[in-house]
Amino acid sequence: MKEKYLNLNYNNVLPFVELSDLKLMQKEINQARKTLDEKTGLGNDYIGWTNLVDEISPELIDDIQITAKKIKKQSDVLVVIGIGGSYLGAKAAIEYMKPYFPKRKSLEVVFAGQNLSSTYLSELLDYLKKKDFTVNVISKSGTTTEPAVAFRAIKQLLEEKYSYDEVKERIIATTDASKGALRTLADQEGYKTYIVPDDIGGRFSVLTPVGLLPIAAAGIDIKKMLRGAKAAKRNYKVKDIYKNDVHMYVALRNLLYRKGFALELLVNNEPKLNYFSEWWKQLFGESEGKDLKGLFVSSASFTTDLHSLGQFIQEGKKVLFETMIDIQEPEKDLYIGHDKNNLDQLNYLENKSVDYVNRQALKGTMLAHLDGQTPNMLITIPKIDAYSFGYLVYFFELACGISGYVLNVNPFNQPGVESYKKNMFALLDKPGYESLSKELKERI
Ligand SMILES: O=P(O)(O)OC[C@H]1O[C@H](O)[C@H](O)[C@@H](O)[C@@H]1O
Repeated sequence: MKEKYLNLNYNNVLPFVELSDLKLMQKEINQARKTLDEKTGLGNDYIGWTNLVDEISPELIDDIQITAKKIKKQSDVLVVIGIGGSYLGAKAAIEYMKPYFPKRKSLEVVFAGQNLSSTYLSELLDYLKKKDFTVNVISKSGTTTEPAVAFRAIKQLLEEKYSYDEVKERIIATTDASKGALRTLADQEGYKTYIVPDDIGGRFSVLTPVGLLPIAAAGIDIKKMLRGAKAAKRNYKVKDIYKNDVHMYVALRNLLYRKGFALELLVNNEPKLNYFSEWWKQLFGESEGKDLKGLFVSSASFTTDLHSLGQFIQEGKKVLFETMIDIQEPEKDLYIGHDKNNLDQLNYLENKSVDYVNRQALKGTMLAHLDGQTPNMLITIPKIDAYSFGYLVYFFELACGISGYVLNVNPFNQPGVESYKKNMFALLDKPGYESLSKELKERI
């Protein structure tokens, strides 16, 4: 049999679930998968991501690569403005693939509009003053406050630094085909634009121009990334949970949830995956956390967090399970040397590689957590590259769509996000919010 590209090991979950439960779960998965494939479920007008990898046009990819080249030619820095799904995918991919300590010859990609920190924005503006930069402003709705505030400030800086015509060459907008303030502005000013497809929600949009342009500009092979996603799409068609790791993952996380493990921790032992975890948190958090249901999703990076959260995972309240991602082959490795005095008592590690130590730490941790009654499963992928990123993205997107239907929620909306926005607008005296503004101000 052909070796699997991604492997899911769930031995450390089996003591917590019954085989009969898994059998029943198979039926639910079949139903949920059918609902997703046939586009008959809640939110079915947001399922464009399932076919995107087969449908994306070569012309669009070429166009993105040409724009990426142009950005690199004209700038030292690309400022990517966006929040949530218009931020996390690109950030995750770039952190996943860029060196920890990059040699600063290549284009630097920085982010803005992903928070409302006045200090962050001020320091960024200061930094950009001395740089040649291009801006990719990304907002599907075109109306989100955080990126709009950042864009206004950064656009002003562009206008101070460059001529009218040059400013136009330095702004690229990624937004809806026809709606929203950003679309109006882009059309009026004549910016280059990319479209966020109507049927793809923000958190499922990393493989659209939302993610592809910044990722390509960072020097990452987007074609390879799409090939990875395409392979995942191909590999997870069968229904049988024992032959389909996406289905088994969905089955296990839902069974654990029903048994009271209400929190899923995505764990890595390679910090390059930290922002992948942030992307994953939005994916599952916004998709499942509604109607008073859903796993709370969080993340950890080992061994770092074994020295902080590790105590809770081992001996704290039994509310969580772990989904760990392990990379078989590190990008780089090194051997521990000999010290003739051995005062640090590390000579027993002589000639062992640091990655070997990391791997033994993970294996030991999994068993310790199992003994501490914390279920854990392990996803293994061969290595860090554009292909595995695309593969993981599709793996989890598919899992998320199916899992949302198993949970019986609409996995493709996020109505709860509006509540904070309404209150913020009211407190900021946005026209139209007068009565809520009065009410809230009395409560504060
Ligand atoms: O791309 P935008 O329309 O600006 O949206 C950015 C983000 O903000 C919203 O409030 C949603 O909760 C997210 O799902 C979305 O990804």
